[in-house]
Parts: sequence; C-alpha cells; structure tokens
Amino acid sequence: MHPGELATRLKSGLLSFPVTHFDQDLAFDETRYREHLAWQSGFGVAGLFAAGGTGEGFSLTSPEIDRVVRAAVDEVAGAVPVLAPATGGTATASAQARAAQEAGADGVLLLPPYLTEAGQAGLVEHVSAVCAATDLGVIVYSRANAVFTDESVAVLAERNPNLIGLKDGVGNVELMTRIYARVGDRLIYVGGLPTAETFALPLLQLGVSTYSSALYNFLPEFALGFFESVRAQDRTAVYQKLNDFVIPYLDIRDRTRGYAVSIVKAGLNAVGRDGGRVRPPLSDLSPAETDELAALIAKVS
Ligand SMILES: O=C([O-])C(=O)C[C@H](O)[C@@H](O)C(=O)[O-]
Repeated sequence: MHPGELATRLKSGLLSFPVTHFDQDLAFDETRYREHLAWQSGFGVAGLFAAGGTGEGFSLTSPEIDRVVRAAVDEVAGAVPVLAPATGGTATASAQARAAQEAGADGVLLLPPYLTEAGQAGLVEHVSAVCAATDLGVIVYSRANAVFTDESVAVLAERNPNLIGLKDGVGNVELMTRIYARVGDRLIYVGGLPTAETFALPLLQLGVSTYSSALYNFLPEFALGFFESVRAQDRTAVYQKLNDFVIPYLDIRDRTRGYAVSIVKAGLNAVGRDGGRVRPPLSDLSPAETDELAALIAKVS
C-alpha cells in the first residue's frame, strides 16, 4: 500500500492494537491469536497494529515478530491495513522494517529503542535509517526514551517521504501544539498514551485525529462507541463513558507498572475469550483484581 493511502486509511477510524497470545509455556500461540483477530475483524477498525505495545512487541524476538506479523497479514486478508513493529537499536529496527515489507505488511510502527537515553540528533538518525530500510509508510512512536521535539519532527518529515505519522505517547499539550503548528497535516497524529480513550477528546483539538485502543481488544463495541462520541465531540457522552468505565478501569490499571498491558489480557479473560498471561517483565493481575475488572466490564456490556 502506498504510504499516502495508508495515512488516509488510518486516520479515517479507530486503530486496533491486538494482544499477542501465549500458551502455558509463554510461547506464541498462533491459533488463539488468529481466532482473536478473526473475532475482532467483525467490527470496523481502520488499521491493525500487530505486536505493538499492547501486543508485547518488546517481549518478542525478531523471528517471533515475523511470525506474528505474517499471521496477522494472512488472517485479515487485506480487509484492514496491517502495521508491523520495529523495535530496539537501529540495526535491529531496520531489519524488522525490511522483514515487515517482505511479510506483506502495509506499514511500520517504530517503537522507542530499549534502555538508552539519546539526544535529538541521534534519534533523528535512528528514525531516518529505519525509514530508509523500507518503502512502507512508517509511524514513529514518541514516548519513553524517544520523545521528539517539534524541530525533530519537522526535520524527519522533510527528510523521509515515507514517514506518515507520529504516535503520541507523551500527552504534553505544549509539545503537541508546537508539533501540529509546525508540521500540520504533512503527518497523521495517533493518540498512543496508555488507555488512549482517556485523552482522546482533548487531543482531537490538538490535531490528533485518531488513537490506538487497547480496550478494543475486549470491549470492541464500547471502544467504537467511545470513538464515535469523540469524533462527534459529544462531551456529555464522552464523560459519561469515562465515568462509567474508563476512570474506574484506570484505578485498577494504576496499581502496578505495566498493568496497562496486563489488564487487557485480564479483560479478555473476564469476557471469556482467553487472553492468557503476559510475559515478564510484565506481571498478571491478581485473581481478585481480575474479578474486580470483570464486575466493572459487566456494567457496560
Ligand atoms: O503500542 C501500543 O500498543 C500502545 O501503547 C497503544 C495502546 O493501545 C494505548 O494507546 C492504549 O492502552 O490504549
């Protein structure tokens, strides 16, 4: 898919970030993963990001990422654009971007490198190297040890024609305002803070027209309804849904670092869809927390 077409498709609707299923030995369970994607594709989303943050891409080896991406490409069969992750240092991320293209993915989500801090000049070189490794459209995730200034985003957009978007995992109003003021609609902007619904309405005003929904994994209809309320700028409906579900959900999520991902698998377990367990370094919700989550889900489903 041409990067421009990918950008247009992605900004038209909600974005899905499926979990990656593991078996009892924490090996990739392709059968359950495919079943999940088949169920999820019955609802309308604009793009599927395989092995993203919610998909524990950071806990997968490159061969595993390749398997997950190929399974996703095969399972959704062109109905929805599939984006593959690129992770880690520049050489690994560039190799994964090449592999994504070979696997038939439609685009790449470039996640922050692990461990090290880096200055803006180095981050710009990192992103540019990954963009140069593929013809696919690339979205760069600004978060953690790779937060991009407005100047860097402008340089990246100028240097890399296939850079199509910025995913914001920072939520800094001044920074996002500066970026949109400087780069405007040359890029698409994807809300990517943990439990992105929380920020969706205010970020829309800052040019962030869509977001990645982890909730979509286990409450697809609720997630799509939330998105519609945001797009309609229906403040009453958005705050109703925040109060009914999202804010009490955040109260459980915030008990342990990393629960933003673990709670999604717990949500799947709670709705009877067997999300299974997370890999270390994440940890699973306790049985009592899972029960609490199940009671909360029951109120909105
Ligand atoms: O790459 C990822 O999966 C994210 O971190 C995005 C999540 O979907 C996040 O936006 C969320 O938790 O809603």
